[in-house]
Amino acid sequence: MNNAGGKGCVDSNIKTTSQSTVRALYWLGDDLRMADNAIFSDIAQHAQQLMIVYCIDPNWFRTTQYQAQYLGKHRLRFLLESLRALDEALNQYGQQLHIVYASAQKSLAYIIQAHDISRVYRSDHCGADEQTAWQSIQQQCPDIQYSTMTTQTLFHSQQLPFELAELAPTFSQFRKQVENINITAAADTISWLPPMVALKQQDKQLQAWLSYPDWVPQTQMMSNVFCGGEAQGLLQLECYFSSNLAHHYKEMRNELDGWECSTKFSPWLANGCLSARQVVSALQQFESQHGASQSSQWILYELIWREYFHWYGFKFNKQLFRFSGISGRKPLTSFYVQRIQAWKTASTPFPLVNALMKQLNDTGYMSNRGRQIVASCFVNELQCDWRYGAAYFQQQLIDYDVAVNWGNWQYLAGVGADPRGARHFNLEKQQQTYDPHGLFINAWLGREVLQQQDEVNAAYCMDSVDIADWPRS
Ligand SMILES: Cc1cc2nc3c(=O)[nH]c(=O)nc-3n(C[C@H](O)[C@H](O)[C@H](O)COP(=O)(O)OP(=O)(O)OC[C@H]3O[C@@H](n4cnc5c(N)ncnc54)[C@H](O)[C@@H]3O)c2cc1C
Repeated sequence: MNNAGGKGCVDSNIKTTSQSTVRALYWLGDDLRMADNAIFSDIAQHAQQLMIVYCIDPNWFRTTQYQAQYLGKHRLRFLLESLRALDEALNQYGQQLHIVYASAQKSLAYIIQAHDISRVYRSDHCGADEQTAWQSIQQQCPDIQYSTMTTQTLFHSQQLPFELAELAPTFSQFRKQVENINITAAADTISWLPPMVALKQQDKQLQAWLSYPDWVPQTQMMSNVFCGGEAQGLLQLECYFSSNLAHHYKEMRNELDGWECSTKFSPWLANGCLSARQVVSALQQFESQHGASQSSQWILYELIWREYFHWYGFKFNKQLFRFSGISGRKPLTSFYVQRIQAWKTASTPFPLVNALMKQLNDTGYMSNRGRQIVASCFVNELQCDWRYGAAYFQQQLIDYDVAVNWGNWQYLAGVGADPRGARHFNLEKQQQTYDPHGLFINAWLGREVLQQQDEVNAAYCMDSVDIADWPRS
């Protein structure tokens, strides 16, 4: 059993073993870093041999029930870069990262048995599929030890002043409950790791799983300002806090574009290349040197939102994906295949939404304001089932985080942690406020679109784009 719901943070299901040598297997997930990683620290203390594995599952590239892939090409590129960087870092410890191209459920039990592994480590994960896979491996290999630890959240579960079942129904209540909890300082990188477990080189099945398969899409030719890996994440952390930007965060964070408008930590946080505690430690250091401001404190406020959604994911688990969310109220939306396709391919009647979706499709990133606008349009103007939008974000976003993504979508669709119900953003007002001169639309869609929109606006008014004329299929 995963310890997500319990109070302990380590060794949720350790069974006694007669073996004196701990031969550990670390199954990596959203924890692709060396520093501030409780699992590596525990391994350094308790294991004598170690195998480190990441599983890339063929199912991630198949179309899901929500008409999207689990992992699109931008996410894959960032992930592969992060894995490569971690492997290079591990080489300095005489270790190696083995990428297994098979589902964890299918491959890990076999690997564990073939290599006589006595303890398996895994970071706590609030995702339902991840928890199912973890339980399945324990059922397949019941006689070894299992350790789960917290690597993603700011707080350990035992620091929370309530049982998980009592998690506050709104963010504001949660924030008040946790605002005085001391955030543990980020830990340094460990100085030693045990030697590698020797791979069964002759094992044909294992060799097949370790060979790069043809079903993984190519990402070599793709470039992006976001480059995966721990060193790149730490560089962004250092660059951001060596500037004065934190003192302007609050007034700039709603901009639609611009590297400096927000921290851009999310892809590294989501993949675990950076920990939330490392961000808070860097923020505290910045404030000790340059003073705290409402703006710098707002960064912490947003990280508490992230924290809330993570515990929300642990608590609600499968309900994250339910049409009626956690509220139990079914929204008045449906599955309109052509509207969903238009939204995904940036060809709705709304230029601002199209520009934002083009940005997402081209880069795998979109600002928070942008995400709110396109999600609101999806649910309100296009009247589509929010889960199809969330699943498309899941495919596209390089910072995809199961709890934060599905939690935010629920919030906007009015079925989540918001007593006020669905959020409807007035698209015309949003455009006037955040893109008054059409620079964002122009940058992503080109000048003609703006001219066409001017003509449409002159003839009617923007509100007259009538979605009722759209196909109901
Ligand atoms: C519909 C929707 C889906 C989203 N999906 C994701 C997702 O899959 N992964 C993800 O990391 N963020 C998601 N967000 C939240 C937010 O948009 C991104 O975290 C943010 O835009 C990332 O850019 P940044 O790092 O520059 O953020 P900053 O504004 O600099 O914020 C700092 C950090 O705070 C956290 N944060 C900021 N906004 C939120 C928020 N609304 N909810 C929770 N945490 C937040 C992030 O970890 C972020 O890196 C989503 C928001 C919406 C509205």
